[in-house]
Amino acid sequence: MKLRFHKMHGLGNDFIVIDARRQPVDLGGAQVRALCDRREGVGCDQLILIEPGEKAEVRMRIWNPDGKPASACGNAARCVVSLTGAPTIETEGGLLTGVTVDDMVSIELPPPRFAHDQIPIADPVDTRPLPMAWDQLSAPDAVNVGNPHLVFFVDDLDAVPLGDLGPRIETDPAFPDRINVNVAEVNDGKVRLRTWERGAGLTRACGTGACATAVAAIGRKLAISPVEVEMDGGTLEISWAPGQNILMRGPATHVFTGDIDMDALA
Ligand SMILES: N[C@H](CCC[C@H](N)C(=O)O)C(=O)O
Repeated sequence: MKLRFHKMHGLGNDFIVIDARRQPVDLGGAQVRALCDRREGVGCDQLILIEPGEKAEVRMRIWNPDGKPASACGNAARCVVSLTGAPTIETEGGLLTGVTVDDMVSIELPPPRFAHDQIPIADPVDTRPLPMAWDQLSAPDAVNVGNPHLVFFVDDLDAVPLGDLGPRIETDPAFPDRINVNVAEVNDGKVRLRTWERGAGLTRACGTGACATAVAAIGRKLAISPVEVEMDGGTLEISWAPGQNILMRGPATHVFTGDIDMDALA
């Protein structure tokens, strides 16, 4: 059985996008893992399924390469708006609005949440900052922007072994749903960010990670909105004020369209 897909990315955070608005597509965890595999499948940071929306024009479902579902994906949301022109997207993490202007896509996300049970964090603890440490990373902000994020601020981003600390923090029992791990360095209000993504590992950019990090930096008065968040794959502009929605602006790139032979998948 052939399955048509779009290969897209937002600042190098790459996606398989399957448009299932005309005919339903049902993928199991093993098929998701096989599709996301960079050698035996197509390869991606997340797999995205577009379906008809109930509360919005389209519904976006997200899976990480580990085969587990995710509730939000900022870079992919820009790709879905760019591909479909849909002004509203329904996700498990909330209702998004989007618009493309001059090749840049702006996405509005619901207000961030900070309470321990909204992240979620198992115990009733402060979240800004969270009184926990893993080696040299300590006292992060915990922010839910539709999915769960920790944001650590450090003086030297390049000195942080995120490939080692990321999986340890992601899978810490303190986080019942696991968590995305962001480490940021702020100089003169400009943010540089690297992210270890839950279920995906190190990525070249993370849209929701950039949103969570900008929210934390503004909250700590380390930066003023709109915040330029620079990642390995490029820069996003994030705007936010306490109690408000989050606005993320950046590119979305369509690379190619292809057909998957589902019977050939491992
Ligand atoms: N790449 C995505 C984040 C995916 C988050 C996913 N790893 C999760 O489990 O929440 C983004 O641009 O926001």
